[in-house]
Amino acid sequence: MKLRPRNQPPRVSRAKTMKQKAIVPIKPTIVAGKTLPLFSRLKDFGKNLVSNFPGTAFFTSILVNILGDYLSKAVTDAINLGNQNPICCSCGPGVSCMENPNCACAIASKQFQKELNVPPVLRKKAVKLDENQYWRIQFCCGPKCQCSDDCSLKGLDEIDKDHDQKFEIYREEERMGFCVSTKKYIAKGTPVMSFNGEIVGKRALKKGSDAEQYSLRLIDQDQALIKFLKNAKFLAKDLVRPFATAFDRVVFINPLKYGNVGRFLSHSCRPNLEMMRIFQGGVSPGHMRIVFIANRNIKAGENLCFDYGESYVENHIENCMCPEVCMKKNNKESKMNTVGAQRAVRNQTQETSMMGRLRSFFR
Ligand SMILES: C[S@@+](CC[C@H](N)C(=O)[O-])C[C@H]1O[C@@H](n2cnc3c(N)ncnc32)[C@H](O)[C@@H]1O
Repeated sequence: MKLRPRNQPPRVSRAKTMKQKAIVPIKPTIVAGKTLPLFSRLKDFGKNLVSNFPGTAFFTSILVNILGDYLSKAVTDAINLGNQNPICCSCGPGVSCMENPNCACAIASKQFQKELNVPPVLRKKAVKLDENQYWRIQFCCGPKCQCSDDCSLKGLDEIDKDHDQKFEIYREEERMGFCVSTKKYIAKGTPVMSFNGEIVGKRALKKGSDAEQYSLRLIDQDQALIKFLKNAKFLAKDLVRPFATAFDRVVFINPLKYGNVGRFLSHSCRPNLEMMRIFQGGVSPGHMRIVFIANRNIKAGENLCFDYGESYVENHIENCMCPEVCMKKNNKESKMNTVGAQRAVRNQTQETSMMGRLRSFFR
């Protein structure tokens, strides 16, 4: 994908004029992603006209998270400090970071593995999924790293590329809204896409607002991570306290105005994606990314979905329409479409019920 020259503003996905505010980039860089077409196939043809799309369909496409509103000073300080103290390797061509004992990224990743027991996320290797995938945090080489393109630690090198060739955004049912399907087969354990947006504080997500419904938790008082950073050998001593304070907060990613295809992922009671948080370019909140990983082999044409969490479903999805469970059941037995029944379905599908899901990833 061609990257936008730095002096050009990112493209807006559709012809909607919105009040633009200055984008504060989080280093290493901010680049615009490709604009994907939205296919609307509602029975009411008039609603398929772009001019009749809901406001939530329009956003500015970004490839990294940017700073948003209502962040505490602790979080913005940590992000600024992180920008001044990146962790990025200069291993050079032909070197695979994991085999280089002096590689800063490999040192960080190996410590995450040793101390938090999370295996490294490696290029073209399936991520080994765990019951609490959201809480498993790792470190990967980023686009700014000076290692070869096939460096083993470039485990996320595919997730921002060629979204127009990989995904389709479509709408077949108005209540469900736009969803994402994959155009290509995805093998189990593959990092599929990231969830990009503005990094915001809780107060940016007013109760009942669209922002509340679309934003995901990036930081959630991550005690294990804080403990790890306090002992991390690769982190300068004067950064430990500000980073630990920031990770003790709750911070969200709001994809409404600035985001990527991840914002259209739908909820499913039998999801095919899991969330994991991965650092790139440093270990401040600004370097942390939410990444979706395939929890099974996914065929071309399948809907991509994750479990929004019980409280989100109870508060915002009156009738779950996930094609994987509820729509199928619905065809057989209309009663299955109640919240109580959905909970029963979730309880039945033990293989997909995870401790991490008892909580909501949204607000
Ligand atoms: C984060 S948004 C997902 C993108 C949204 N579909 C759109 O068009 O912008 C979450 C909203 O999508 C809809 N949605 C997602 N999954 C659903 C499901 N399984 N059943 C019913 N509605 C769903 C609900 O309206 C929910 O509040």
